[in-house]
This record gives sequence, structure tokens and C-alpha cells, in this order.
Amino acid sequence: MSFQTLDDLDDGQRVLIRFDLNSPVEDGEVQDNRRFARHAATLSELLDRDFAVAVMAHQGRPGDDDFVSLDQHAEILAGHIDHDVAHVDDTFGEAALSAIDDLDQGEALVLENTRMADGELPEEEPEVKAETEFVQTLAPEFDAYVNDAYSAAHRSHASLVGFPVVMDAYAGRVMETEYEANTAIAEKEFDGQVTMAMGGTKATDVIGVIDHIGDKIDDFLLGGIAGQLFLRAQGYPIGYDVGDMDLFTTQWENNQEIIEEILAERGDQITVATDVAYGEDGERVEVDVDDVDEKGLGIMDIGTDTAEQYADVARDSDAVFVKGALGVFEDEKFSTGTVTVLEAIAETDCFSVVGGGDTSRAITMYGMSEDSFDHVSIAGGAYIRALTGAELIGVEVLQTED
Ligand SMILES: Nc1ncnc2c1ncn2[C@@H]1O[C@H](COP(=O)(O)OP(=O)(O)O)[C@@H](O)[C@H]1O
Ligand SMILES: O=C(OP(=O)(O)O)[C@H](O)COP(=O)(O)O
Repeated sequence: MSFQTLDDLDDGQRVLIRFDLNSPVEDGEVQDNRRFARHAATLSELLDRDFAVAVMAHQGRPGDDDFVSLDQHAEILAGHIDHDVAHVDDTFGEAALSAIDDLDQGEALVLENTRMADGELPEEEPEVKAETEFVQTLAPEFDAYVNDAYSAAHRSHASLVGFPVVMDAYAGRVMETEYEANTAIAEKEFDGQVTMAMGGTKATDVIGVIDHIGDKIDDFLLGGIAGQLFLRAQGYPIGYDVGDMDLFTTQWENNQEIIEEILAERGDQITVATDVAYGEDGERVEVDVDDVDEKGLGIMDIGTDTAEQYADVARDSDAVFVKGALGVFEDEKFSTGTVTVLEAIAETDCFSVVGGGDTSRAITMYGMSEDSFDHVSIAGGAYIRALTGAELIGVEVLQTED
């Protein structure tokens, strides 16, 4: 199986491309990150070759604070290349169609957040997504569809899987390089200890792969929300929502059974924090998990002892995979877990991969070099799913028989 790539596009085509520009949003401001730089290179190539390019991308999930317009994304993209990038605050309505109509060769237009389009969600079969008004309206406006969003290719949404059913479909440069790197990594065999550090907020994504990848990984070092849910499963008053946030309740309900199964069958491969950190009067406070006696603590990081212990495991490993930050590293006082472990990996000569749009940002924020790691993926959930050997639906629909 293989893809058609940008090398197969005919000159002068009108191209509809899917990027993954999903980024952290702080106080309403979209934060620039590797995803922009990498997709900008694809966009620049297409514009230099004089294609007319309309970009689809998503930001956040409906109902969340980071579910915002893509107007800032267009500006940030433009900042990475020598071309203007326009934005229209519409996905496939009259305003979008009019802006697409006005789009000339060598020009770029970012359409509004795809998750604001009726039909984009929920996850359904490609053939079902292809029938949505969203796909049926936009597809005839273009000659070709390109998917560059490897990091969203595990989601069966219309903008990712619907268009290839009804249009000539191609893989963008980011899709190509991430696919090749992650597929090669999934096939690698290691002689010694193989470790995976997992954290972040998307606990369902990381917990969902533990069982599938458990024969390849000797030790899972847990932090972030997943780490707290495992502590909760072990009877600690940790991993509960504090205030009106819903980081834990839904993910606990969805994963309680699988967490308990993992602990029963692979408990010896799971390492959780022995101490944790929370904020009080603007300061970092650390506590042993055995001394936490109330559910009201908003835990923001693994503790220093745990971080050191995780770093020692990383130093003794032949290969280390990271998905999801071990704490809220964007706030320096809660960066200890993430940075201690990443620095240990960077300083040792183990094979190393860091994945995740947010997590890979910690490398730059804390002065580490991307060159210290074997691969820095802008994909999080997609990359760990690829490591299990599973095909990603958004990749599958692009593939052609050789
Ligand atoms: N204890 C925690 N509480 C809240 N957020 C956390 C916690 N630990 C880590 N995070 C956050 O997780 C984010 C990364 O999560 P996620 O989106 O799952 O990873 P990625 O985008 O890297 O795949 C980081 O921005 C970090 O602030
Ligand atoms: O950021 C993403 O995934 P990641 O956090 O696993 O890297 C993708 O854009 C997918 O977003 P989603 O997890 O809201 O579907």
C-alpha cells in the first residue's frame, strides 16, 4: 500500500488541504508551536508551485474553552511563510463559498474551525461522512484533497475521512514524514528496557493503548490525568474533579473498568507517582500520596521524588517513548516532572520519541534541543496508536493499491 503525494498533483489545481493546527490557547491567545511550522512548510511548497489552497483545521472540542475561531491560526501560519494567508469565519456556507470562489492561484485561505461545521462530528464510517452536506458542498469546489493532518488521523471525522471517498486524495508532507517515522518506529525491536512515560489531559487516549502495546513496553511511568486515575483506582483520594472542571469524572467513568483490568493483568508494568504537587498561595507544595486525605487537591504535577525515580528508569532504558506531559509544565513551578524526565532522556543515548502537540512544546520552552531526541512527533494520540501497529483511519483512506 502507498499514498499519492504532492509530487503527483497536476499544476494549477485548486486544492483543499486538512492541517492539524490544534494548539494550546492561553487567555484566548493561540500559542504558536511545531504544528504551525511543519504545516507552513507544506503550505509554502503548494503556494510556491502556484496552487490555490483552502485550509481546513480544527481547534479544541465544542464546549471547551479552547474551542475558538481559526482567525489567529491564519495569522500565525502567515508569520511562518512568505505569503498572505486569509481567513473566512465560515466552514461551508455562502461566505466560505464566496471566499473560495475569489481564491486565485498562489493564494491561501483558512476556512473556519471544522468542528463548527454540521456533519464534521461525530466519528462515523468514511462513507457516512462522505454523504454529509459539509463534504458534498465543498468537494466540487476543488480538484484535489490533501490530508496533512497525521496527528488527527485517528479521528473518523468528515474533514479527515469523508473527502477521500469522493475526491482524488493525496498525503501532504507532514503526513508522509510522520507516517514513515512512526511506522518505522513501531517496527523497531529493542534488546533492553523499553519505557513509556504517559501523561497529559487525554487520559482515554493513553489508557486505551496500554493493553495493546503492553507486550512491547516493560514499564509505563504515569503522570497527568491518567496517572491520577490509576491512583484513584488504587484507593487514593486523587483523580477527582475539583470545582466545576470535568477532567476526571467522564474519563473515570469511561475507563474505570479498563484501568482495573490493566492493574489486575499488568500491574507490575504500571508505575504511578509516590508524591504529587499542587498549588497553594501561588507556591508549589508537595505531598506523599499516602498523606493525601481529601479529594479537594488540584494536583498539577508529579512530585520531585517521583520525577527523579522516573528519570532513573529513563536513564536505564534502551528506548523511551513519551506521550503527554507529566504535569502542567506551562507553569514553571509545575514543570518539574515533565522537564526532569525529558532532560534525563535527552542526556542519555537511549532511543527516544516525544509525541504530542502540547508535550513537544516543553522541549523548546525549557531550552532542550530537538536533536537530543530521535523523533519529535507533532502527533500524540495518533502516534501512540500507530505504535500499537494499528492503522489510522485517516491514513487508511488515503492509501492506494501499489
Ligand atoms: N495534572 C494535570 N492537570 C491538568 N493538566 C495537566 C496535568 N498534567 C498535564 N497536564 C496538561 O496536559 C497537556 C498535554 O495534554 P495532551 O493534550 O493530552 O497532550 P499532547 O497534546 O501533548 O498529546 C499539557 O499542556 C499539560 O498542561
Ligand atoms: O491534538 C490532537 O491530538 P493529541 O493531543 O493527541 O496530539 C489532535 O488535534 C486531535 O484532537 P482531538 O484529541 O481533540 O480529537
